[in-house]
Amino acid sequence: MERSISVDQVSKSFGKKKVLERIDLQVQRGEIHGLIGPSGAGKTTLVKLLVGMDIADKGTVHVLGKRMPDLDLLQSIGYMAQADALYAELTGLENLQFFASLFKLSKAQQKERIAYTADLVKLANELGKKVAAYSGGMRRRLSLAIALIQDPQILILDEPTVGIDPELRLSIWNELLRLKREAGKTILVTTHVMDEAERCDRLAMVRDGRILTSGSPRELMTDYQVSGLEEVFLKVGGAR
Ligand SMILES: Nc1ncnc2c1ncn2[C@@H]1O[C@H](COP(=O)(O)OP(=O)(O)OP(=O)(O)O)[C@@H](O)[C@H]1O
Repeated sequence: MERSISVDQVSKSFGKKKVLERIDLQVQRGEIHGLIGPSGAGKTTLVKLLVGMDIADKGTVHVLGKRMPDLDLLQSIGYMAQADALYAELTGLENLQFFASLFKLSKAQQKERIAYTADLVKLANELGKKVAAYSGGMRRRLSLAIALIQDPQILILDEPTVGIDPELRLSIWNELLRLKREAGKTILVTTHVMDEAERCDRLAMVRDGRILTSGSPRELMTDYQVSGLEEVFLKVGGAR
């Protein structure tokens, strides 16, 4: 199977603190891969290396066969950060227009992608409002729309559903599954939530900068002889 993301023996420290230690991670094209782990485990640090926002001290990160960081890959990677990077004084529509203009899209494609992504996150009727007046959940939804704006091959989503109500969370997950199934997108998602982890094709459980275990949810539950992912996590030492 074709690899979309390959992380090989990656380590990263901030000052004296080792945040990632000899991480190996492979994500195949067209799968949803979850990174699950407690706060401070190193998930966001790893995600930043994947999108080229930071550089590993040791080891290599390849995305679509290219060594990161690589500016040419920005078109191919949709990134939703944990902290929303939005222009609060602009409207939702103006934010989408601005981000759409950064990519190689014709005016007609920009319009079509803005309409599609706004509809997807159920913000079509709120686009005229300034982002300053958006709720936390609305900002997350707008950030997700922006991550999708250029129709990237790979989506990297750092806790995309935090602050989003259960109904919309479900509809976003259904759409992620559809994007995988129908458009063959590769999706890497970080989460704290076990029921989201269950929807992933493969999972890596992270703690203290190391991958404790990885596999499909079914493989993990079989290997550890338990009936839920939470128990796998507890068994491998994920509990604090
Ligand atoms: N720029 C930085 N400078 C110093 N320390 C940092 C920096 N970025 C992250 N860290 C530290 O690295 C560790 C891992 O942080 P990271 O944000 O990757 O964890 P996380 O698993 O994403 O947690 P959360 O789920 O809360 O987002 C933490 O101890 C954090 O304080």
